[in-house]
Amino acid sequence: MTVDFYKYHALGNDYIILDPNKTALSLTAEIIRLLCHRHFGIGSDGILYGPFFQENGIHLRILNPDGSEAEKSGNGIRMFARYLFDTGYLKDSSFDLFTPGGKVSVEILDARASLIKVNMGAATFNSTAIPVAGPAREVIAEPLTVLDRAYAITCLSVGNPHCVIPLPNISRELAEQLGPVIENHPLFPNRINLQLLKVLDRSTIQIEIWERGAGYTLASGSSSCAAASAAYRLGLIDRNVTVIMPGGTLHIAITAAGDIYMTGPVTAVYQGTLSETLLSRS
Ligand SMILES: N[C@@H](CCC[C@H](N)C(=O)O)C(=O)O
Repeated sequence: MTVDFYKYHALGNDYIILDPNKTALSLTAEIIRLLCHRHFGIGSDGILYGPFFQENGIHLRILNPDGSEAEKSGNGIRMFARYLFDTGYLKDSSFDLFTPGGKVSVEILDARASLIKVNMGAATFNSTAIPVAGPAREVIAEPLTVLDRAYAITCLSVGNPHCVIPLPNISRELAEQLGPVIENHPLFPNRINLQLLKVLDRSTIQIEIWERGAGYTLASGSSSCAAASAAYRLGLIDRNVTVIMPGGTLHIAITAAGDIYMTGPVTAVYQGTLSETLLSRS
């Protein structure tokens, strides 16, 4: 069986795209882990599996490198839109896409589909929706002690779950220390993505990210939406913000109705064919 794949990145957050219309590969957790492995496989922060054509439109599945499935991925949605454009699936520059975390609206902003804007929907801080254990409440600046230090966490779902911690100083090292503990904390029954947030001014924030099921990443679209939404809810920023990440910047705009618009680049990296030997060994 020949398995062709595509590789894209968005600000250094890299994904493999596997198209079920072009390959019959069955994506077990073991195969997902192998393909995403940076030494034994192709290497990536996840797999975008689609398009699946259903009556209501185009559907996408998002798979984390540990074999788990995510409800949404902001960078993933932009990369997948670019793939649909590059491979001739798209007729229009605007379309809706369905993810397990909800419908998003995509707008391709340039002729080469290298800049893409997405309406990611609205954020909820409701603990039941995120989910966060304990009584139903909005999780805003709640105390949580991690590795003997007290933090104020704000949690929300933008389709997938996020925990945002505002701090005066952030670093990759701190994200890598806190990330695994918070991701797997009993407070979060579905685990959680973590953003360390530094507010630079009312229209600029900086984040370090630990992604659920993926670990430390250079950028994340849903994390940018979550960090901006949390910062806005905490009164720290205005509605339009530039999010600076180690891999580059995204623009996030939160409308009066609550919709979160994310605008940012996508880069095509390469196309390839998997070795049959690789697959027969897994
Ligand atoms: N990189 C993504 C987020 C991917 C999903 C995440 N790891 C999760 O499990 O929710 C993005 O750009 O949003």
